Amino acid sequence: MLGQHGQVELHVHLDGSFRPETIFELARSKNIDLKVANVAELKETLHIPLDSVASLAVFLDKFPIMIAPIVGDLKAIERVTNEFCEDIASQGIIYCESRYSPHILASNESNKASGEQMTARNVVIAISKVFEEAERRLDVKFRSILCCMRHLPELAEEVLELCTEFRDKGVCGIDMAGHENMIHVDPTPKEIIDVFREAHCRGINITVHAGESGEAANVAEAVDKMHAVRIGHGYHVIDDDALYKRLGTARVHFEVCPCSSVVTGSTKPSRDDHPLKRFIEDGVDYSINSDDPTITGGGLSNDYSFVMERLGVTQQQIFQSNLNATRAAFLPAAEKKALVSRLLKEYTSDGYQLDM
Ligand SMILES: O=c1[nH]cnc2c1ncn2[C@@H]1O[C@H](CO)[C@@H](O)[C@H]1O
Repeated sequence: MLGQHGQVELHVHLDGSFRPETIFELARSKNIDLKVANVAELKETLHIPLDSVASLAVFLDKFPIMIAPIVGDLKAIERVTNEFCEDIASQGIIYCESRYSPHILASNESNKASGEQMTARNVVIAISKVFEEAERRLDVKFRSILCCMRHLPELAEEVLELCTEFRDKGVCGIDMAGHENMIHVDPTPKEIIDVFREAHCRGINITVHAGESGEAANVAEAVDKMHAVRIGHGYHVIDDDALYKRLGTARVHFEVCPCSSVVTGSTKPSRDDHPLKRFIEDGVDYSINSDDPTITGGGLSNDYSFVMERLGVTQQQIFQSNLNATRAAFLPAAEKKALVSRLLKEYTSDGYQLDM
């Protein structure tokens, strides 16, 4: 039923979506030792099942394995981006904002040794081109959000410049990702706060990872100091009643990633007070997203099944989350309106009453 209707994905990391088969094949061709004998073992290494809750640190430790055969190799980056587009289209997603750190995908020690030119800018150009072609071929709108990494403040300014240069060429916003509770980057480095202030002045769309494994105060910082209009995860906002009420009223949008929220140990799997349930009940603006499908073991449909089966979320609420996502999309008003109309038409033809 859900698969027959258009869906929207606002929070999915490109480098958390690579196919294990491709990671394995590329690693083998480059003699990179991933310490696994076959694809099945690699999948097992990367996947964190819902019933074996880990932590954000364990979750983030999967990334060096996933990106090892890809970084610094434009052809590999183009290939995994193409495959990503196909996987998104095959799920019935009609609009997708994918995020990545151009610096992380560009950096490669062996690359430096060979003297080959590989820059964050080249990564953005390559990925934007694949997205543009895929948009025509697959009839799915793709946009990029460029991530600053919380532990790499020295790179934030260049991320801002890339967001500015490519704002009408496929890049729709800026984000800060990474671990929230690292002693040496707590609180958020001043350089990054300054970059987000400047991004706001330049009219760049802002989302920030906050309140995932970290506290409600991080969500307040993201909104009040970094001008975020959307929050990646944000679960711990519910620990501060006054803040929760204020951000609910201000229509800050929470990009909830249900399966990821559990496997990172940020929320409990089957409680009635899962933040998503609270957001729905309290009329807070939310969407449902997949975050890192290679680790959680599936895309959006996986998250939809999880919230319906384990949290009691209804199909109507899932449709509502897609409408909310479209309204919160980092798109010009006219493009947004067209997407909203398309989804509304599809959903209401089945008799669903949705809030606008
Ligand atoms: O759930 C998450 N919380 C915080 N950071 C994340 C999460 N998933 C991925 N990344 C980080 O974002 C980078 C750019 O895509 C990834 O390389 C990973 O380090």
